[in-house]
Amino acid sequence: HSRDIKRFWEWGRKIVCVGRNYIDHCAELKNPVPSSPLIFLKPTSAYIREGEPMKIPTGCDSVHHEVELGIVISKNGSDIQQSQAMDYVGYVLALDMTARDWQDKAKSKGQPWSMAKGFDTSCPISGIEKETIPDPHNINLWLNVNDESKQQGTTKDMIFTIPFLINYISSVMQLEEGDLLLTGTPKGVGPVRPGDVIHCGIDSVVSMKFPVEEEKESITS
Ligand SMILES: CC(=O)CC(=O)C(=O)O
Ligand SMILES: [Mg+2]
Repeated sequence: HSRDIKRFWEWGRKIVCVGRNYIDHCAELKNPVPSSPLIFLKPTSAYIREGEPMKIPTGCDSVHHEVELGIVISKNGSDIQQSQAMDYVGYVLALDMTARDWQDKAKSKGQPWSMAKGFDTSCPISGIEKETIPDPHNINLWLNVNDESKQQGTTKDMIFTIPFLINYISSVMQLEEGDLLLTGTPKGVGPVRPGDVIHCGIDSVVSMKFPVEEEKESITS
């Protein structure tokens, strides 16, 4: 087809997210370390690009930043073998913005995280040229809020590797060209407030900035 994969966020494909993929992040939120990947989805309406603000949804008291390496799936595949998995990847820097108070409430009731993870603007992204990441399991992720360092981590510390995740997920749901896979966040997550600026990046590869705003109530007549 003629669509440009570099504009994958416009395609309406799914966003598959991995939770609790770093031991230090499990520890900081007092979550158990998973024995198999924890998977959830975000809607594609969550995407924003640099130049747009990240908006705290009305009624949420605590939106947390989570910087993550994103994988753009470059071709369709089911039951993708680990040995073939790296043929299916491109890279993106991503934020898995999370309404933590909504998530905590959902967790306590055994309910899904869709609202906490899927609100509008909850998936800021920035593209990366594939060649700039020779080894995705050895990159440094960082995030500052208002120039104060909050997250520093290395993808060496992922519990489940990218080939493992692609094999695991594609054995249940087809991965399609243009899907985004978020690989989990290292420790240091925390709240952002209106007026803050989130600045995050991958050492020597890419960085991106997003201002934080309060969502304005929509006026309907
Ligand atoms: C506790 C979480 O929100 C899980 C998650 O998204 C992660 O990256 O870990
Ligand atoms: Mg996350």
